[in-house]
Amino acid sequence: MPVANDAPGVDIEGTDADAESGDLPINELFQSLQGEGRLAGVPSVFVRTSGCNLRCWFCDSYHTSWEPTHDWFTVDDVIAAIEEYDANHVVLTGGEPLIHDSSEDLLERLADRGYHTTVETNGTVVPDAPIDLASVSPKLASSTPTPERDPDGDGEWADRHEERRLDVPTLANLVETYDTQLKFVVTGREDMAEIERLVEQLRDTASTRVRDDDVLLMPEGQTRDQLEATRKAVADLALEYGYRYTPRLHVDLWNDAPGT
Ligand SMILES: C[S@@+](CC[C@H](N)C(=O)[O-])C[C@H]1O[C@@H](n2cnc3c(N)ncnc32)[C@H](O)[C@@H]1O
Ligand SMILES: Nc1nc2[nH]cc(C(=O)O)c2c(=O)[nH]1
Ligand code: SF4
Ligand SMILES: [Mg+2]
Repeated sequence: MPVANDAPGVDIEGTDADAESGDLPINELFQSLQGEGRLAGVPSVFVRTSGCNLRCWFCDSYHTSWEPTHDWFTVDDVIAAIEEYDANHVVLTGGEPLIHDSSEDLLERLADRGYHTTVETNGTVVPDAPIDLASVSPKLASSTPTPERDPDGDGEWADRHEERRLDVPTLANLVETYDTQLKFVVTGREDMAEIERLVEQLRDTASTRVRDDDVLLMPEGQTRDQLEATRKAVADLALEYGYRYTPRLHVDLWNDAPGT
């Protein structure tokens, strides 16, 4: 279900404009196959909130981060829209879904109804809510929107993005609280040193184990053509480092069209 654009009141900074109303800014809600990660191929309903606290230059959901658009839904409306589909799996994504307090309410109510929930998150926020799979995608230095890579300006977001993108105690808290996969967007071999360092820091900090199988390398690419150019090198890196590779099935199948 594509939802209305240019609705008023978007909170691009990701503070709690929605906290009082309890509503959620929804960019799109649709059924597809989970395209990424451990559950790739599983039919799922996707709930995409709008607004993000980061600005990755490569963001494949531009209209939830750089130029957010959405319609306001009550949590009841979101549940009703999900129930229209015959699915057991719900993926809450964005934007950054965990900047919205009402995402916690939604996750509680989905758990009460027996849904399996995956949350796609950048790993900067720890919620107080049940989640079956925390699909955490920590943002590497290569994601920073430098002036040369800014899709929307001259690097105005670079410092804020850089300050916020990684916080090891927050990541460790997520890993300890939830069944977690760490899904890194890989732009090239240059990213591997930072991934190795971060995994090591997490192993030193978190009280639960981080297995190599929980670390997934995902090729950067918003289109089929871009992925064609990156995926082989990233698959080779996964083999070399002993981590897992994840495809982006929805890009291969549908070129990441809206609603897929
Ligand atoms: C749009 S984000 C929304 C959730 C959350 N903000 C995050 O970044 O994890 C959903 C997933 O797409 C990934 N992603 C975004 N742009 C991408 C790109 N150009 N290539 C590969 N993965 C990308 C993110 O890293 C994340 O795993
Ligand atoms: N099919 C499909 N799978 C996905 N897995 C994570 C997605 C996301 O944007 O978070 C996504 C998406 O947008 N589409
Ligand atoms: S954190 Fe996620 S939604 Fe936000 S800009 Fe990066 S990829 Fe896009
Ligand atoms: Mg996506």
